[in-house]
Amino acid sequence: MALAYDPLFITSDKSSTEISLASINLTQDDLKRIAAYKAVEFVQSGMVLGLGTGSTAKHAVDRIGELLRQGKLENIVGIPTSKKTQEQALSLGIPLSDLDSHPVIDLSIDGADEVDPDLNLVKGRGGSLLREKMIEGASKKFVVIVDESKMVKHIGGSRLALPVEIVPFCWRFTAEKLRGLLEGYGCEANLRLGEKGKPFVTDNGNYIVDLVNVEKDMGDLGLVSDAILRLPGVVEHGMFLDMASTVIIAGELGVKIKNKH
Ligand SMILES: O=C[C@H](O)[C@H](O)[C@H](O)COP(=O)(O)O
Repeated sequence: MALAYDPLFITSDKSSTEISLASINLTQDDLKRIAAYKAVEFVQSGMVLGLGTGSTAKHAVDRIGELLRQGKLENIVGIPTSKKTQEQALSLGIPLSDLDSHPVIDLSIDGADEVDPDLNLVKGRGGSLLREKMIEGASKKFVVIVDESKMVKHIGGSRLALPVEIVPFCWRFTAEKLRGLLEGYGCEANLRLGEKGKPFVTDNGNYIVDLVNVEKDMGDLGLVSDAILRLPGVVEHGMFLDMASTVIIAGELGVKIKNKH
């Protein structure tokens, strides 16, 4: 769908931008596209790019493909964070590589499920958290793109569904350990299901346990992160602490760009 509003007209590079969009009828997908197009303004020819996964990141990958096709970008190398993004990028003719060949990435662009005021994130509702964390953790700059519905006071608050990637071996054992670890927060640990009620399987052949119904904020997120990662059977979790350089937030009333202090 063509936008009545062209996101490329948002050109401010200040830390906070207020542009009134109130008179324009925007869908949530329009907002995701606006944030994504703004992020792609950071992309320069010759860069190694981390390509995110999800409905918001998809717009950024599309835009990069479009700029390459138009000859406005050259010599880009993309490092996809999932098989799905890999397929999308290949279909757009974006040259691809991996972390083995490119251990340092210039810029990654990706969506998020929750963003707190300190730019800590929850990611992984699409199941791609492990590759995302590896690739975005290897990036000099990590730009997060969200619509305003993703902004929360505390990640791990009452809206939490924190995904944790675990090995399939004795997954009930690991899920129960996770539930026990966060019991004080009223936490349930639910195996994520995919098609036909079978366990959802990640690109890495693992399962996902969603930690849900946490009733209050989890306090020191670093401590919670360490405790989860110490459990045998856990591969990675979806808290991305202190990783984002910039968050671009598209909302009904405008676009805000928040930079890490
Ligand atoms: O595993 C999925 C990723 O972490 C996504 O970036 C995240 O879930 C946000 O996805 P969306 O842009 O579709 O809301």
